[in-house]
Amino acid sequence: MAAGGGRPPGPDSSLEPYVQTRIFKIIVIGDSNVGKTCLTFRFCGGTFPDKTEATIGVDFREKTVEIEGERIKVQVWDTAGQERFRKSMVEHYYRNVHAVVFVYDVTKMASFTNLKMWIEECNVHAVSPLVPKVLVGNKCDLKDLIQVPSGMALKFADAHNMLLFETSAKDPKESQNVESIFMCLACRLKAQKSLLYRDMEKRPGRAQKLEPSRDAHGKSACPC
Ligand SMILES: Nc1nc2c(ncn2[C@@H]2O[C@H](COP(=O)(O)OP(=O)(O)OP(=O)(O)O)[C@@H](O)[C@H]2O)c(=O)[nH]1
Repeated sequence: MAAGGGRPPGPDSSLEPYVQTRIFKIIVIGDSNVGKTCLTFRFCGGTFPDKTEATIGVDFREKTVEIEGERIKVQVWDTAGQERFRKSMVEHYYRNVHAVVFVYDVTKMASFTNLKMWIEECNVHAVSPLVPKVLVGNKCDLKDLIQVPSGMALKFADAHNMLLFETSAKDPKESQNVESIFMCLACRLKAQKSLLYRDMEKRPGRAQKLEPSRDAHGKSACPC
């Protein structure tokens, strides 16, 4: 599931331990303007960009994290929400993907109802049910403008076997919550991989589906 990576040994590699870093590819999907770019900036750089432009094709950001002593590179693919900027890239988004983040804007009902379409696209590209998926309602700082009630989002998340995170890329107080989205996925991928190995040892050729734990805000739902 996870691609290998790391630095090839240099001339004096005998002096340094060669550490392999696993790479987890996580794609961020959803309507244009829901805040995909801002969420990835918040996670990878710890900031909220002053100004963003519509993503064309895809932008890559990454962050190396440590989970239970293992260094893991979380490679975030910030995809384009506008059809005209994404159509030539869609195949690449889904190829060898390890996890999917579906984003809607809590102040825009259309971005929530369109989630069905994004999930359908994901299915069309044969993304395995083993690939963890989470739902993110962004722009929660705009409290007076909220159109998508938490209960409705939670029901949808439950029906699609996903955790729900309601957050804001803009509000610095929410940065921990944004971090949790990606860290939770990275933890699950790490755990899933070792479970898969264990299962394969018992029954070669068969994989076991992991059921995610449920939590309205995903805060304590990580397996780590
Ligand atoms: N209030 C508020 N505004 C946000 C938040 N996140 C993003 N925005 C604003 O929403 C607009 C769109 O943000 P982007 O991150 O560029 O949206 P996107 O989903 O990447 O859009 P595409 O690249 O077209 O797919 C920008 O004006 C951001 O400043 C948030 O949490 N709160």
